[in-house]
Amino acid sequence: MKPVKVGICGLGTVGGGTFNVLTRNKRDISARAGVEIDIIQVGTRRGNSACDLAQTAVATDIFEVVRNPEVDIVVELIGGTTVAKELVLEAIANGKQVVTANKALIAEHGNEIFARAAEQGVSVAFEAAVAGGIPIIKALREGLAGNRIEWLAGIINGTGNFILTEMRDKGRAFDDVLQEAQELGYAEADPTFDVEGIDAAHKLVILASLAFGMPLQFDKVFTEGISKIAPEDVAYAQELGYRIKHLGIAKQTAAGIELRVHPTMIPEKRLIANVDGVMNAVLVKGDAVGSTLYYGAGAGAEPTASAVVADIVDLARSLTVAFEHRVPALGFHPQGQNKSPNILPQSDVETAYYLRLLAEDRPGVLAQISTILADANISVEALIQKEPQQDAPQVPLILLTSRAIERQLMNAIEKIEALSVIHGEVTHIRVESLG
Ligand SMILES: NC(=O)c1ccc[n+]([C@@H]2O[C@H](COP(=O)([O-])OP(=O)(O)OC[C@H]3O[C@@H](n4cnc5c(N)ncnc54)[C@H](O)[C@@H]3O)[C@@H](O)[C@H]2O)c1
Ligand SMILES: N[C@@H](CCO)C(=O)O
Ligand code: NA
Repeated sequence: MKPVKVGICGLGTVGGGTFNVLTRNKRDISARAGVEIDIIQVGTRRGNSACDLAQTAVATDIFEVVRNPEVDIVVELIGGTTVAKELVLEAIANGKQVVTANKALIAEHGNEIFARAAEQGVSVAFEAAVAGGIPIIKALREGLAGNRIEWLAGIINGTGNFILTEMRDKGRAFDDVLQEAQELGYAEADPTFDVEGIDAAHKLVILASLAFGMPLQFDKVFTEGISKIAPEDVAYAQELGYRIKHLGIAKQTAAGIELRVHPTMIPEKRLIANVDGVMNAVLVKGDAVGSTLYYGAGAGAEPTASAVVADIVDLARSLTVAFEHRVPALGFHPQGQNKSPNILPQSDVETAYYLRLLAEDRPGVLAQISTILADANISVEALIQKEPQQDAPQVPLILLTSRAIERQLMNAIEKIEALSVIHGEVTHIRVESLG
């Protein structure tokens, strides 16, 4: 069989890692694919000090790679959703197979890209787009194909988890840790994508689509980042036996589908509560298999390259297979997808809550708060009352509530904030048992 020829577009963190892993492990990779895999061209405006390009043809215009008639597989590693979209669509139009690590592109334009690819009979693979090196796409699409997926919850942004871990363990400042994550190549080109949960939302819609068999629905995800997590909440969570993690959660309930990214308090005894640093983990609950957990590096050059190269091997193996017999991009064949799923607004979602408020230290205050919560059918499951702080007549009160519909909880918070004995805003963090 003649060699499969690969063209890489973009030679930054992931592009450089992919070039090096493919070059270093070429023998084993080709033996696994059953055909020799050669990088025949790299599209990049500049070199990468980690890569030896002496034997490789370099094009300064990445579009030369997608127009090269010799290239079988185009690997898009430039990022963004403008030029990357043009590049991928042109590659598809030219009959190339495509591999990408670009979750923004797949989450926002995947429906169109997969439709164009199907028309051309080519595959678009994206294992590296979610949870870096963890083979979570393959697990959902193939390994768990016998299940009805009930829910999944994941730490799916390495930069955010790295920041939260360093702040908690070493008391480091937010900006300082973010800068280190950027230097290590973990962060997105615009790091607000990491910090404000947009990157996690991109990944969550991809996972949800694979899990529940529906088109990608990026605009339906409720998204809250990590920038407002206060150090005292991290400490109180620990006192209550919990950890705060930034989770992406997708769940099918009788009421509809939940798609949400937000800081979440989870019991510290859960394995996922102990996933620290740049590591990612995804917990998937299937009706047949029960709970399964996938863990590994969520970002970085070679962990991400590991997933890119696995996709290249998959595509090389399937080049001789007719398109309709290949594993569908989103796990379900398009005709079997639920085209109009009921995605719940966040106000209809039910979870338990952690509340922190500053109350005057006098009798009857707790009774007033409990009455407001009880009127909304919400009970208090745990309570911590702190000693008054020096020179301050108020005391911090920390409550864990029963499960409640978010709209009702928010109404109750408004009433609590209006009490004359309560000072400032009530902090709320959603709590999940993940059991
Ligand atoms: N860094 C990670 O750990 C990681 C993990 C998973 C997925 N990703 C995704 O992989 C993709 C690449 O990320 P990265 O971290 O390697 O970014 P990067 O910024 O390190 O690399 C991108 C490279 O593409 C080049 N580039 C951009 N536009 C170009 C153009 N028009 N022509 C030629 N070159 C161009 C840039 O100069 C840069 O060298 C992104 O979609 C990102 O979301 C990154
Ligand atoms: N910026 C992303 C890269 C991996 O997708 C992260 O930190 O998780
Ligand atoms: Na992955």
